[in-house]
Amino acid sequence: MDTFENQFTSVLELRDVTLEYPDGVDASGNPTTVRALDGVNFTAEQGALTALIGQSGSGKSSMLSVASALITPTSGQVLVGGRDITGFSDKQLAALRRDEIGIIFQQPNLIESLTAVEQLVLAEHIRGKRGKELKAARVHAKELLELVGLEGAANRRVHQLSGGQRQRVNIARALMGNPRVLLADEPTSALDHDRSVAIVELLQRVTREFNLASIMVTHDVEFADAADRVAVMADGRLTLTK
Ligand SMILES: Nc1ncnc2c1ncn2[C@@H]1O[C@H](COP(=O)(O)OP(=O)(O)OP(=O)(O)O)[C@@H](O)[C@H]1O
Repeated sequence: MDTFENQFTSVLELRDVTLEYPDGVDASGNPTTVRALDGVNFTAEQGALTALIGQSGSGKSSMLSVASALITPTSGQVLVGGRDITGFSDKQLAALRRDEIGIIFQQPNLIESLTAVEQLVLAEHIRGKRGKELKAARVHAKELLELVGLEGAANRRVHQLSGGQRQRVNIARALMGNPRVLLADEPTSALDHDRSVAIVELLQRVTREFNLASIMVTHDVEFADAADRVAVMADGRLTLTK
């Protein structure tokens, strides 16, 4: 059942968000900008996977960067759990990313020398866990690896894992901190069709199971169709089509 807070507060909301990047100077030497996001409004639903599609350069990665608190927008508001984070300090933003947002990049950025389970435990070590807490994290890491279909691969190092398995480790690692928001930037771009389908299905499943507000950037319309919602970005403007 929803908590009181969840009934009335959206987990992630973008309100009239505009983002401009510096883009050199004009003929008179005045600084110019490129507008990557132009009045974006979006509310992520808990337990729903939103596919974010759009042409190259339309603003998809920019939206994910703003949603993941990596970039502060030029104007507008970004609300996480009802709090406007645009005024947060760097320290508050780092804590927010650590505690509430799981991020999955295109290429699983795993550490070569560590086993699958160690990749997940390291994430908790970075969160400050030690001793008994870290032991508990190891147990939880194994459970998560099982959940993503890697029960037999917990002790394999990166070079012993396939591309699809690496992305599964990446997803399990993103879940380690019990995030409320899960953001994935083209998580299937390095995978063949069947493995991509399996990864999208997995994202869909963990989104429901952990009641996450998830956004997945994808180029592939087939994967977008499989998502609960579809948002289309064009020239920095966002439209919901499903
Ligand atoms: N760091 C930056 N500095 C200046 N301009 C940028 C920067 N990052 C992105 N842009 C510009 O902002 C616009 C949106 O880029 P963005 O990367 O968000 O698009 P995208 O939809 O994710 O593209 P792709 O599918 O190719 O990854 C583009 O015009 C791009 O050139």
